[in-house]
Amino acid sequence: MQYAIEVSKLRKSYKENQVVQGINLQIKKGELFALLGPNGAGKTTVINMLTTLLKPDGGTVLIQGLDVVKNSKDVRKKISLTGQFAALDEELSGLQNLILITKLYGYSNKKSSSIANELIHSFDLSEAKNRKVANYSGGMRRRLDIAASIVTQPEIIFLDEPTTGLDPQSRMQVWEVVRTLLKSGTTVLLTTQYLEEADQLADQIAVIDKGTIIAEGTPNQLKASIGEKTLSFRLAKSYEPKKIHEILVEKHALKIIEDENPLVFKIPVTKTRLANDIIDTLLNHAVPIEDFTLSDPSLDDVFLALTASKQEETI
Ligand SMILES: Nc1ncnc2c1ncn2[C@@H]1O[C@H](COP(=O)(O)OP(=O)(O)OP(=O)(O)O)[C@@H](O)[C@H]1O
Repeated sequence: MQYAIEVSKLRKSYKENQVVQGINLQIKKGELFALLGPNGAGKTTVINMLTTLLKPDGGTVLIQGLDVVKNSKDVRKKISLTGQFAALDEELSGLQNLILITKLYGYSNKKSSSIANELIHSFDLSEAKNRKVANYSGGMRRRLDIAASIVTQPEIIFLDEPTTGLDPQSRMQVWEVVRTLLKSGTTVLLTTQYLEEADQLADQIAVIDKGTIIAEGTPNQLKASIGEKTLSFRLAKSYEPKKIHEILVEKHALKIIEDENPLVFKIPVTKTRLANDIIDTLLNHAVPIEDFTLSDPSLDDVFLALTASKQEETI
């Protein structure tokens, strides 16, 4: 099977700092693949190598079978990249920006205008189409930037942190735009620092940390390995943390995620029932619990859980 994107043993260093350390990725046609990782994990460096902007030190990248180093010109015809900062003319309206960009690709005035208007409509920007981009909200800008990157109908789109810095409502609008792209059969590689974003959009997720892939799978597989939810509980008064470890880790093989606050404990759980069982167990041992919550794991939780030992399903 030919993958849309196939990355093998990819490496990049800046002086002695190895920021991408031999990563492998296989991305199928038409799927959304999310590269999830914190600031400085190496996501942008990977994207820049995959989009021909940066030469790898080692390894290979094939975009629909074409090598990014040997066939960079042909690769560029198949892809588009939307970075963290929009490359739009602030003084022009949204519509004018799109028409200008479309014309740059050699389309006639009439065709450019029709492509631009169609994009404005499908990205829900009709009301603001004649307004200067300088007066757009962050979410509108990001949508316009994605629209600008697909005027040539690329087969593969790279979105580098498309929602970083956006409010939740604008983030959801960008998600809708991404879903529209997927419906048209486009392959999307998206980088994000938000677990929820990867969970919402991705068919496959790879978690990257310090230039290495530390976990990979579907959102469900990943959640099953890190816990569907995180149970957090706080102790009423200073209590010997060793005892909590004895009860939960030694007796019941659970993993605990340490918190800065020594009275707070977090545990990844695969089932809500497990959270109930844990609270019951602690109360049976007369552990003074002040409060507890069950929430979606944060990216920090994911990293800590991925590096901790595996827990049992039930206790
Ligand atoms: N041109 C460069 N010269 C030297 N070091 C660099 C350069 N570009 C990136 N780095 C370093 O490489 C590491 C990876 O950076 P990269 O931008 O790829 O991470 P990222 O996961 O995209 O993070 P962010 O979310 O902040 O964009 C960081 O430690 C960064 O400081």
